[in-house]
Amino acid sequence: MALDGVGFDVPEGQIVGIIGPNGAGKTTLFNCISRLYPVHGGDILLDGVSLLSQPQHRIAGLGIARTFQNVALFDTLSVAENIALGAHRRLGRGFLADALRFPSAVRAQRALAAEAARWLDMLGLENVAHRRVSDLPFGTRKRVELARALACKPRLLMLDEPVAGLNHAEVEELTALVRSLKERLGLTVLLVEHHMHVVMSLSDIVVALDFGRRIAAGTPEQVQRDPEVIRAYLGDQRSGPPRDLERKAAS
Ligand SMILES: Nc1ncnc2c1ncn2[C@@H]1O[C@H](COP(=O)(O)OP(=O)(O)OP(=O)(O)O)[C@@H](O)[C@H]1O
Repeated sequence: MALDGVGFDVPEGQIVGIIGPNGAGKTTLFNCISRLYPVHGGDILLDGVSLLSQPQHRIAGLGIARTFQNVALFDTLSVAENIALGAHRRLGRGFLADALRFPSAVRAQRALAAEAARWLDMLGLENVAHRRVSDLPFGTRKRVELARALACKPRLLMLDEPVAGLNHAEVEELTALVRSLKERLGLTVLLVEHHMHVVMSLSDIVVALDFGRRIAAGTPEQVQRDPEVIRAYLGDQRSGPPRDLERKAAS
């Protein structure tokens, strides 16, 4: 069983960080919320509405946007086009209206371009707006993916290892960006991240998983001190304990 009775709330306007050693079930949890994996029991509610009662293709329409660990963009499209696609769900018109260039479709196109420009500016991507995504370095593509998710104006933003594969300076930059976006936009975020400093500094609440079970939940300070959490990381020979936790265990 990949997830066994895992329960927690994500309060509006807060960041909830999910931690756990390799194989704990973090990605499975994301895939269940996105409805990529079937769920065999329990429920997942967004403002009291069961996501499990919705078809998979309606999940984005309900206001859930996500980024992926390895970045999932349309590589042959430009940065601006990728971001506009994120806003299309909210502002786009039907295929026929677009194809026949109805006035409503022309207005929608302008609104999409304006929306893309807004996110390009907010994420510092103006200089690469017209570059093909495949030509850009990994760190920039991560920011494009974040911009596309934000352009959906999500009620819940799910970030899957947003700093994985980034260098030290890029990690600092993206962490500061997520913090400032949360403050400016009042984002509600579910964050999976192995980088302990990033999770602990960004999250209002941290939930720790191990072998598919929730072993702790609370403020970052509470979870870092939790003996079960320290044990789970020290017992994990694959990823090794995060340095913060290792120090605490040693003392
Ligand atoms: N498609 C699958 N089929 C069978 N088992 C799977 C599948 N996906 C994940 N698992 C198993 O489910 C468990 C949870 O895996 P998951 O990838 O969710 O962990 P994780 O916490 O995200 O790990 P990591 O930090 O390494 O990404 C693991 O035992 C994994 O081997």
